[in-house]
Amino acid sequence: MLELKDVHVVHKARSGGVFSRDRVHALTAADLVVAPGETVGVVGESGCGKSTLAKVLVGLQRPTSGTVSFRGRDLWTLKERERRELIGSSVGMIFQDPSTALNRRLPVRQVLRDPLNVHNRGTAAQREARVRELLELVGLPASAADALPSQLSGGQRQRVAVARALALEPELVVADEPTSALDVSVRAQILNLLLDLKSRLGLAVVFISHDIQTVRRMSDRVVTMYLGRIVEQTPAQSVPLGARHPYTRALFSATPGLISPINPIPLVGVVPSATKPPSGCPFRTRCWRADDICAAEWPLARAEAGHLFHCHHPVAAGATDLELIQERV
Ligand SMILES: Nc1ncnc2c1ncn2[C@@H]1O[C@H](COP(=O)(O)OP(=O)(O)OP(=O)(O)O)[C@@H](O)[C@H]1O
Repeated sequence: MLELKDVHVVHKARSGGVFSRDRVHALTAADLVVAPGETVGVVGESGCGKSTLAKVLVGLQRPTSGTVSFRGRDLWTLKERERRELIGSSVGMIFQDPSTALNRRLPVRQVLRDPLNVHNRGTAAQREARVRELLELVGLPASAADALPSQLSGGQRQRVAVARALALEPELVVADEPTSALDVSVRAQILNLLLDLKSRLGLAVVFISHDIQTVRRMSDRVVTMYLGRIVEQTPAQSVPLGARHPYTRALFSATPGLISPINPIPLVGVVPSATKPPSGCPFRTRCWRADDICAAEWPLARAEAGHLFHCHHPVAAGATDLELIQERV
């Protein structure tokens, strides 16, 4: 349904508000397929390129190179009107913070009507009916249509944002950290709402989060990113011990409660700058298994169906954290 092929996003670097000659490699050689009805979780440390990937998926960021296809149509070769129509009818986006994502001065009715107006869907009466339907879908009373976003709670605002993302009946919803700006008490409600909508509407979802436990619970497949690259795609049922890329294992081992409570796999050094990523494998400067070949190549390997990883020296499936820690000694 949605496919990225060898997508790169390179920005001009800025320092103190001034552009420099450096280039930031925000996304490098990204290949990703999202099938109808599938939930793909995306994890990785801050700055690894998760939001850039999200923006590419919803057509908000034009790749520097590579292709983004919806239902076999290459998005960035289309005329602007066709591209907007294809994106509008295919994909909805839920942002991290509903307080900033929703226009505070517009009542909820207008927020939800907006995409219908822009894409010229239905008559005025049909649009009003769709607003009522959307509010019901996300568990809000019909009276919420008259409220301003500022009069709603954080959880209610995020429900409005979910409703807006669904207004044009997309097949795919991209949710970028949809609960991280919310009180802990309402996070579970929004996650359950997304799960419920996914099964009721048959939606595909790309779910981006720092919270690996939640990603595992929500997803069919977990995509791990490091320094602008997708380093592994692991079936959710194989998380954590089935992951094969050393970085994925280190990331999972640092997640409280995911693996038995022993020390996480220690990593030396820091993430290199996105303006000067290493050659070959991006993780090689910190990887205890890396050798010379990792500086030259970044091979793709496949394990079982749907499990892909880029590594010359993958860890054995099922290796325990203790075994991996002992390898380092
Ligand atoms: N418009 C831009 N101009 C320059 N650099 C950018 C721009 N957008 C993103 N970057 C850089 O690209 C890299 C990836 O950023 P991105 O926001 O995608 O990461 P992220 O994983 O979503 O981070 P976080 O979890 O903190 O939101 C970072 O080094 C970031 O500083």
